[in-house]
Amino acid sequence: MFSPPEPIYTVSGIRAIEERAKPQADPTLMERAGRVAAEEAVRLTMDRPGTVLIACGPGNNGGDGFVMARRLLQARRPVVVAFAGKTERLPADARAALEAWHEAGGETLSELPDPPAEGWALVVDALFGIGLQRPLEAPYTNWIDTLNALPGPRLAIDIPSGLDANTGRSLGRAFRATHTLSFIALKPGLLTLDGPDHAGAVTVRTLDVDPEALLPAEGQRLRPSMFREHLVPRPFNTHKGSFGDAGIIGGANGMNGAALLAGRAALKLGAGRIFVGMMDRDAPAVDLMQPELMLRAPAVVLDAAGVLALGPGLGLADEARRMMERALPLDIPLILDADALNLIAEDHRLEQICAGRRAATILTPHPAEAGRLLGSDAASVQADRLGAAAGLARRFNALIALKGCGTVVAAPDERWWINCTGHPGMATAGMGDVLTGLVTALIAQHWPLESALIAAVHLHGAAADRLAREGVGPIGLTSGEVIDAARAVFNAWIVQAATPLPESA
Ligand SMILES: NC(=O)C1=CN([C@@H]2O[C@H](COP(=O)(O)OP(=O)(O)OC[C@H]3O[C@@H](n4cnc5c(N)ncnc54)[C@H](O)[C@@H]3O)[C@@H](O)[C@H]2O)[C@@H](O)CC1
Ligand SMILES: [K+]
Repeated sequence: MFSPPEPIYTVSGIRAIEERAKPQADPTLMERAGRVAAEEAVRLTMDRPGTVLIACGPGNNGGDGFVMARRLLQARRPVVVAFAGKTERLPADARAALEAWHEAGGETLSELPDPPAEGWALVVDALFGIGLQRPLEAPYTNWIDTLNALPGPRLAIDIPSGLDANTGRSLGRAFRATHTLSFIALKPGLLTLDGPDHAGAVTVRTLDVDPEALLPAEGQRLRPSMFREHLVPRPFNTHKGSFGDAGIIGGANGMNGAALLAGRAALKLGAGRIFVGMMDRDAPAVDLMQPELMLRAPAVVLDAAGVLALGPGLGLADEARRMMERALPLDIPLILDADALNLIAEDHRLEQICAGRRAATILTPHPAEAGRLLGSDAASVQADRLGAAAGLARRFNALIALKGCGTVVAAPDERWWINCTGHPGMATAGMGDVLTGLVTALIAQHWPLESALIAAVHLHGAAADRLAREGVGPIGLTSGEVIDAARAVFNAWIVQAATPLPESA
C-alpha cells in the first residue's frame, strides 16, 4: 500500500538513460530485455501449453522479440516468429539478435501465420516500442487488427505498438494487450488517455538499470507513500475549530446538487465546519440529507471560509462573475472547478486576477474546461495531457488536476504526477464536485496544498475502485456513494499508515 512512488520518463528521458547505461551494459540491454520478456511469457503460459507467436517489427523493439524467441526456444518452448521488416534495415543490435535467433535454429515468417487449431498460447507484440514516430499504416495496421482479434493472453513488449509513449494516444491503430512488460521505467503513455485501455496489466522490469541514478524522475506515478506523513490519527484533545472552516460556493438554479455534493464530501472527509453558499436564492435553507452543512448566502461564505471552493454548479450569470471578482483576490487557498473555470476562460480580466493571486490556487479542469482555459479545445488537450496540465500550471501559477483517464497533476515548477486509481464508472454527474469537496476538506485540515490535491485525486479513484470490488458499479456508480467510500478508505489509510513497515517491525 505504501510502496514507493514509481518514476515516469518520457521517450527522451528513457533514451538519455539508455545512452548512459549502455556502455556498462554486459549483457546488452536488449539481451536483458529479451530474457525478462521470455520469463514473462513463461509466467503467462504456466497453464497454457502450446506455441508462442511473436510479431517483430523493424526496430529494436523487434530485436527484443528476437532475443525473447531465442530464449524461449532454448527453454524448449515452441515459438513462431513473424517479422514485419527488412533484415538489411534493422538497427545493429536488432540485426545481431535476428542472426542469433537463426543460428539457434529459429525461422522467421514474413506474414502472420494462421493460428494452430488449439490457438496460440500467447501472442507477443514486439512490433514498435518507443521509436514510433507517426500513425501506423498498412501493412502494420493489418497485422495489429489480426493480432487484436486473436483470443487468449496478449503481451506487449515495452509499450503496445501504435500507442504514443509520451501521450497515450493511439496512432492509427494500437495493439490491445492483456499485459505489458515495460523496460527501465514507466512511460506516461501507458498510464493516461488510451494507454490503460491498451496496456492491460503493466509490469516494469528495470533491466538492472537504476533509472533515477542516471536521470532524476521526470514525473511520478501517484502513490499514498507520497502523502503518508499526513495520514496521522487525530489527537484526542481537539474540537471542530481544529479542522478548519471550508467554504463551497456554487449551486445556482437547477444545479443545487453540485454544491451539496461538494459540501457533503468535505464534511465526510473531516473538515470542521462547512459553509455552502448557494447562488440560487430559492435554494433550500438546509440540506435535509446532511443537516450538518451550513447553507448561507454566498457573501457570508466568502467571509467565513478559511479555504474556499468555487464552481460546483456556479453557473455563468453576472452574479457568478461578480462572486468570482470578490473571491479571487482573497488571501486564502482557492479551489476552482467547473463554471469558475469557464468564467475565467471567458473573461481576460478574471484570468489576470487569477494568475496574479498571492495565495495558493488549485484548478481541477476536465479536458473541455482545460481547452477553454488554454484557448484551444478538448481534443488538443487530450493530444498532450501532460503538456496541457503543465501549461495551465505555468499560466496560472497554480496546481492543476487535469481529470480524465489517468488524471495528471501538475505543479508550476514543472513537476507532474499521474494517478492510476479509478475506473470508467466515475464518468458520471457530480463526480468532479465530490473531488472538489475532498480537496477542500484536506486543505481545511491544514494539509499542504500539493499533498491535499494528490491525496484527494488518489482517494477519489481508490474509493470508486473499492466500491467496484464490492459490486457497486462500475456502471451506475453514483457520486454520493463515492463520498462514503472515500471516508472509509481514508480512515483505513490512517490505520495502515500507523502500522510499522515490515522491515522496521
Ligand atoms: N535503445 C536501447 O538501448 C534499448 C531499446 N530497447 C527496445 O527498443 C525499443 C526502441 O527501439 P527503436 O528506437 O529502434 O524503435 P522501435 O523499435 O519502436 O521502432 C523504430 C522503427 O520503426 C520505424 N517506425 C517508426 N514509426 C513508424 C510507423 N508509424 N510506421 C512504420 N515504421 C515506423 C522507424 O523508422 C524504425 O525503423 C524500445 O521500445 C525497447 O523495446 C530495449 O532493447 C532496451 C534497450
Ligand atoms: K510493442
